Amino acid sequence: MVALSVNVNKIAVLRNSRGGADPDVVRAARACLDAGAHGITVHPRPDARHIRADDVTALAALTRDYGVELNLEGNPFAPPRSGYPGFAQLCAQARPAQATLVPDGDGQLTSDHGFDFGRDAEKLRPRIAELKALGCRVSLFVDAGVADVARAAELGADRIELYTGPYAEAHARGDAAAALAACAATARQAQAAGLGVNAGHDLNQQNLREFAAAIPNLLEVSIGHALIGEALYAGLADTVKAYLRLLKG
Ligand SMILES: CC(=O)[C@@H](O)[C@H](O)COP(=O)(O)O
Ligand SMILES: NCC(=O)COP(=O)(O)O
Repeated sequence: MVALSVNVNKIAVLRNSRGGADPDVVRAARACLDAGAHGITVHPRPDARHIRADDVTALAALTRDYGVELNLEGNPFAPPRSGYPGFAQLCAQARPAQATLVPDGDGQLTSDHGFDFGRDAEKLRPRIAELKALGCRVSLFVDAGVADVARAAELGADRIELYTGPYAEAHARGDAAAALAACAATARQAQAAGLGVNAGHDLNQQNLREFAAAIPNLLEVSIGHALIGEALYAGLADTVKAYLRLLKG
């Protein structure tokens, strides 16, 4: 079975919008794990817009208690700043099972591209070594069709994560075949080089099954934005009924 790692960034978005403690990121993560999710993913960003360093510490403790994986995502080149100690420092504190390196720039709305090995390879090599020395499995975020995906293995990475945003967009338009074929081809090239294959971004209940069926030996998907949104629809009716019961005379 493909592992499902639930990304709980969006719970922190909601919490931070009021500045308090609710909704509680750890409680939400626990609910995901109690429901059978295989792991938890977070992508703390340098501007601390959602997940903060203290969330990472708390989620590391939770996932350790449950005996499941924490997947920590981030840009290894983003400099530390107030409230963000830097990706390697976060990994040193939390010791996530998996560190997924993502080349996001500052102020990016969300992740929208993977590494370019022609440009980034030699910078990545020492960062990967540093994370491996901490005991983390290292995964690199890549676009489907990236040139020379085998380079990730030569740099010391264990896995790639396929950026599935373009596939999700194509699926929503009703013409996913080419995007899916590009993902499958990159997955095969990565596997031939000894890399494991993860995937994520904008996967949802409409596009997931077709994706998982087309990618050979897919190991893990990380899903957040759609899953948390869908959970609101799934839970709203019961929650409204609970409030109405409270208001009954
Ligand atoms: C790396 C990746 O694919 C992203 O989906 C990311 O984890 C989402 O980050 P935001 O929740 O900040 O959009
Ligand atoms: N790595 C992808 C991820 O963690 C979740 O992406 P999304 O489902 O929030 O788009």
